[in-house]
Amino acid sequence: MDSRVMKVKPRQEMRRGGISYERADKNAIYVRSLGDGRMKGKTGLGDSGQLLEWERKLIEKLNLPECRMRFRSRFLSLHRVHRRRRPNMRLSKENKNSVDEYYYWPAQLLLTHTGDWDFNVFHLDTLTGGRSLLYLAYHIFREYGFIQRFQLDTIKLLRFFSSIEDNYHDSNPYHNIIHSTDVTQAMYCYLQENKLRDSVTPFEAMIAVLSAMAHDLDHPGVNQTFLVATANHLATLYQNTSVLEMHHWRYGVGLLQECGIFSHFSHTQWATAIWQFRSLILATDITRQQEFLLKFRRMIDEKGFDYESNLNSRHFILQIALKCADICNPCRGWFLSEKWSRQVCEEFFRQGDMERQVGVPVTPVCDRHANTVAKIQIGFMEVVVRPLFMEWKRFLPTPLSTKMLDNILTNKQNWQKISERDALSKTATVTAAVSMADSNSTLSDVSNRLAEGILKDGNRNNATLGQEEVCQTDMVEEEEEEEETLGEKEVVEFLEEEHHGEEADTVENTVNLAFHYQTDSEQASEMGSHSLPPVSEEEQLMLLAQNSRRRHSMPVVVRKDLGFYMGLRKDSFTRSNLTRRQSLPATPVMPSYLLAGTAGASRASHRHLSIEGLMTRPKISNLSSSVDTPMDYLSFLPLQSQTRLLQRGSWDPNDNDMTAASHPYRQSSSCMELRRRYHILKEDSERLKQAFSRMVTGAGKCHQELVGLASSWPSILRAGQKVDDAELKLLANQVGLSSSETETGSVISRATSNANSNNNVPACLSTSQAEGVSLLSRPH
Ligand SMILES: Nc1ncnc2c1ncn2[C@@H]1O[C@@H]2COP(=O)(O)O[C@H]2[C@H]1O
Ligand SMILES: [Zn+2]
Repeated sequence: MDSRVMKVKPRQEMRRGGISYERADKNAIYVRSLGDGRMKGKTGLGDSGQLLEWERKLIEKLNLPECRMRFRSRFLSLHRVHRRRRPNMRLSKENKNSVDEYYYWPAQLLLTHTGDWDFNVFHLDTLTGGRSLLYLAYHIFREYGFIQRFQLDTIKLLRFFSSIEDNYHDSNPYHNIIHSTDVTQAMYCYLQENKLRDSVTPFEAMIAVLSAMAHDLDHPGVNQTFLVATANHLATLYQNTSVLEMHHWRYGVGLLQECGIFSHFSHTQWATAIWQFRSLILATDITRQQEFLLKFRRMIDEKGFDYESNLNSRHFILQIALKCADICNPCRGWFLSEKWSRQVCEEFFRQGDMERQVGVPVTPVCDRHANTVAKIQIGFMEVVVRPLFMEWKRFLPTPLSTKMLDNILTNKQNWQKISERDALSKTATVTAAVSMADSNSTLSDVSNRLAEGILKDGNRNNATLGQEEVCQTDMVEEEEEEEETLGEKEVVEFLEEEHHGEEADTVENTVNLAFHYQTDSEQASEMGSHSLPPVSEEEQLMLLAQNSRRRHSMPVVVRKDLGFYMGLRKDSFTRSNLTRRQSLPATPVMPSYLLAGTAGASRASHRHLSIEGLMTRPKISNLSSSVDTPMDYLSFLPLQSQTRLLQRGSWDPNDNDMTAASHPYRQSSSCMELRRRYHILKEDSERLKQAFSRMVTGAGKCHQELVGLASSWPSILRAGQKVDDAELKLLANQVGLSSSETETGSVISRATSNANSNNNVPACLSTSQAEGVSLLSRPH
């Protein structure tokens, strides 16, 4: 058995709901192996906390490489019903091609501006038919040369990007794929700043980009407070602590494993990558804002902290960079910023509506009847965003930092104007109602109408206040509520901050920033693959044990005004210090059929799966759809053209709009270059084969395309209906397979073992995982 499983300290709690999570490593297995079903109560754990024999065997089996590929299901944040595929995925072939071809060049042109702060991510989304992240990420990876440097398999990489895209929820107004692209683009801009460019290693830069991409994976569109209040299985699994962020990073690691982009990494490289990935994503927990801000401030004050040669300091800077990227939308130009603001508030308000619907207290910032977008934005900028970006500018006094701060100021002024306008129009409505009533209605009508208006707009009167007044009002409201509960014993701790002088408002919470992995390289090499290493949070646990306080849905102490803009509820403050929310309903609340009725109950019970069930009925992965989709729509251009030619496609560059002299993108040099390549390749199949051969054996600039090209052969060949045996033989020979293995497509598919020993195969041509068939593999 994997002895790492036994090394990890048992957790204190035994069970939460239907999931046992006595050990973090076991969680990892559950997260990896569970689908959107919950475990049955019978998980196979003995009372002693030891694994039972049958479970031990199953876990061993799960760790076998051949089994691992079968377990692609994931533990989703919310019921799958809330996920929706992007409509563009269902475009007809013709549409898809036209989107590819017509918008490809504008998209490429836009991508050449990836380093600009005014980069319009919404345009990229439109031009790429909803695939902004894939395009942007691929562009960045090429730009940095990560593919060659880290010997990445392009097909695996594209599959990884694609599956990241698939696992953001389009139904979220804010936490969707465009947000991920936006954060990734911002991260890229920060990485381009001189100080970072000169100090951050390529490996760190790559992990930083991947973390930005994955930082909100499978975000359910509600915040942690909601998940805790509704006893969501994730809140239970992660013990109400950084629930979403824990889910995001583990989900991301699951995808990394499934797609195998780092499968050739040494164990140390893999462990380092995962450590950084985890730590960066966990840092995006907005409730830890104050903790990071204070530390950042201290480090800058110390002057000359050594981020250039000190890995930890550099890592901390990357954490801050990702945090900045995550909340940078108010620092964008007004056009973009306003859009983000409205979308994030819409998501908050939807959460508030759901809270009302399921009968839990409405989170203040999510109450659409008590807030306006303008009010939330003004507060968020002032209380959360500006302090962080001021420090960022102290650390990096560059034109970009100045621009971001200037934008905050302008945007805030705009929101203030909107706020005033809203207030004026509301007053006008009330006046109109009164005058209309004066002329037409009875006295009772007037009072009814006024009451309606006031009730409807309720606390929006705050919108007429200036920013300081708004904050003061919030503070006063909070204090009033605290007064009501002051007598309760449990509130005392929370209010201790009152006695801590200046620090009182900004007490650091007790969470240790240091995480580490227990890794055992010998074991890993024995297993011959990377499994998700068990997480060791011993330090954190010990620390928490010492203080006899746990960090629940939020840090022990949070600045009160920060709490509001982070979407925390006041009731959570008091309770979380002392108790877990064990008494709340254990059923996920979202799907209405789960809320009531026997039909719902019976459907829900079908979702419960035992480990044996998962072993015998592996679920189809979310990934499969994107893997099975023909690769051409990825706009991996050389591959696309090759595929079409192999399939005897009718693509003719002379018919294409792109070739018209008047076409605005015609003059683009990369366009010309690619068109030249098209012509060469299109002339005849013999030329194609020669070009193919040259590219495979040649060195340099073509390589990154070739990785994908060669490794996708099995699917190309299978899909190429008209490629005859002789051609197949020839093509296969040209990439180094012996002819005896190339009689038919199916024989080619089985040609793995001999291909392994072929030293002519360039190192960058690696294993294809297309439908589990290996054609070429990396020489060891
Ligand atoms: N413009 C904004 N207004 C209010 N809250 C925001 C805004 N932008 C980001 N946030 C919050 O800040 C959080 C940062 O982490 P998340 O992306 O998980 O979720 C984000 C939102 O909850
Ligand atoms: Zn985010």
